[in-house]
Amino acid sequence: MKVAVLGAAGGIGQALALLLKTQLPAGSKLSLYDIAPVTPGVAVDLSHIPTAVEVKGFAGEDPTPALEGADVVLISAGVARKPGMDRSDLFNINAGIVRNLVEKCAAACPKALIGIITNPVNTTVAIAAEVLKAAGVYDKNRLFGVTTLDVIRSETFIAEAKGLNVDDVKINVIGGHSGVTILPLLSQVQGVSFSDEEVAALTTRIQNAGTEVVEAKAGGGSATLSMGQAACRFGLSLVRGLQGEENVIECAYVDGGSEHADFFAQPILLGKNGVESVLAYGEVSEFEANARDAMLDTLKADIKLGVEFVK
Ligand SMILES: NC(=O)C1=CN([C@@H]2O[C@H](COP(=O)(O)OP(=O)(O)OC[C@H]3O[C@@H](n4cnc5c(N)ncnc54)[C@H](O)[C@@H]3O)[C@@H](O)[C@H]2O)C=CC1
Ligand SMILES: O=C([O-])CC(=O)C(=O)O
Repeated sequence: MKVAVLGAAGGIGQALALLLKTQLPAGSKLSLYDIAPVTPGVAVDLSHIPTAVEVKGFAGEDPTPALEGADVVLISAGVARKPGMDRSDLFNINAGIVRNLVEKCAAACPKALIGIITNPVNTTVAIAAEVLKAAGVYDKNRLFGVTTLDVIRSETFIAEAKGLNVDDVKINVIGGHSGVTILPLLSQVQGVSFSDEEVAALTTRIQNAGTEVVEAKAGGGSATLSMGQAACRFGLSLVRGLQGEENVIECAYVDGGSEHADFFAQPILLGKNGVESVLAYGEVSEFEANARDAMLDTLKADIKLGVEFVK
C-alpha cells in the first residue's frame, strides 16, 4: 500500500506523516511531497523511526515521482487561515494549488483514492472533481473531502460536556466543512440526551472550533495536530477498506448522490474501490432538519464556485 501526502512539510503534513509512519500496516510505503526544500529531510528524519514503513521525500515543482503507484493521496498543500479570515478567504491561493496537484494525480495515479484536506474543502473538492472529469478519469467513489476533524471534535466535546468515555461516543457530522455547513447530529448520540440549550451551544462550538484554534494560535496558523490525527484516522480507514476489511465506516464529503447537494458529507462504507456505498444518515431532530435545510444555499454556492473555477 502506498500513501502519498502532498503538503508534507506543513503543519498538518508533518503531523500526519509522523502518525502514518507509526501506524500504517507493515510493508506500506509513505511518500512525502511539498514544494518546500526541507521535505526530503523530513523523510530522512522519519526514516529513523523503527517501523516497517518505507518513507521517501520529494521537493520541487513536480509531484509526479511522489505520486507514481500511489493507492491513497492526501492533500494538505496550501495556505492556512489567520485571525479575521474565513475559510473562503483561502480560495484565491488554494484553488490553483489543488487544481494543479490533482492534474498531476490524474496523470500519475488515476486510480488512487484522493482525500482533500486543503480549505475551503466545500469548494476544493468540487475543483478536484472537475479536474478529474476533464482528464477523463473521474470516479466519484475515489474522491473525498476530509471532514474527520469535525467528527473527532464532536466526540471530544460531547464526552467532555457529558462526562462520557470518549471511546464510547460515536456521531455523524453531515453537510460540509465550514461554519453553518458543519452539522453534528447530536440527537443520534447513544446513551445521552441534550437540552435545547445544550444542542444550540454544542452545535455552535463544533461549527466554530476551527476559529477557536485560529484565534488561540494568534496568527500562527490553524489546527494542525488535531487535523493530523483526523487525517491519519481517515487515511487509515481508506487503507483498511482497500485491504478488504469489512464495516469500515467514516463520514466524508463526497459526490454521493445526495438529495441535498452535489457534494455532501455523510456516512460512507469504505471498500476495495473507495466508497462501497453511501449510507443514510438516519433520522434527525427538527432542529437538525432546519439547520440542514438552512445550510444548503451556502453549500451549493461553495460548490458552484469550484465548478466555475475549472470550467
Ligand atoms: N479539512 C480540514 O478539516 C482542515 C483543513 N485545513 C487546511 O489544510 C491546509 C494546510 O494547513 P497547514 O498544514 O496548517 O498549512 P501550512 O502552511 O503549515 O502547510 C502547508 C504546506 O503546503 C505547502 N505547499 C504550498 N503550495 C504547495 C504546492 N503547490 N505543492 C505542494 N506543497 C505546497 C507549503 O510549502 C506548506 O509546507 C490549509 O488550507 C488549511 O486551511 C486545516 C485544518 C483542518
Ligand atoms: O478553521 C480552519 O481554518 C482550519 C479548519 O478547517 C479547521 O480547523 O476545521
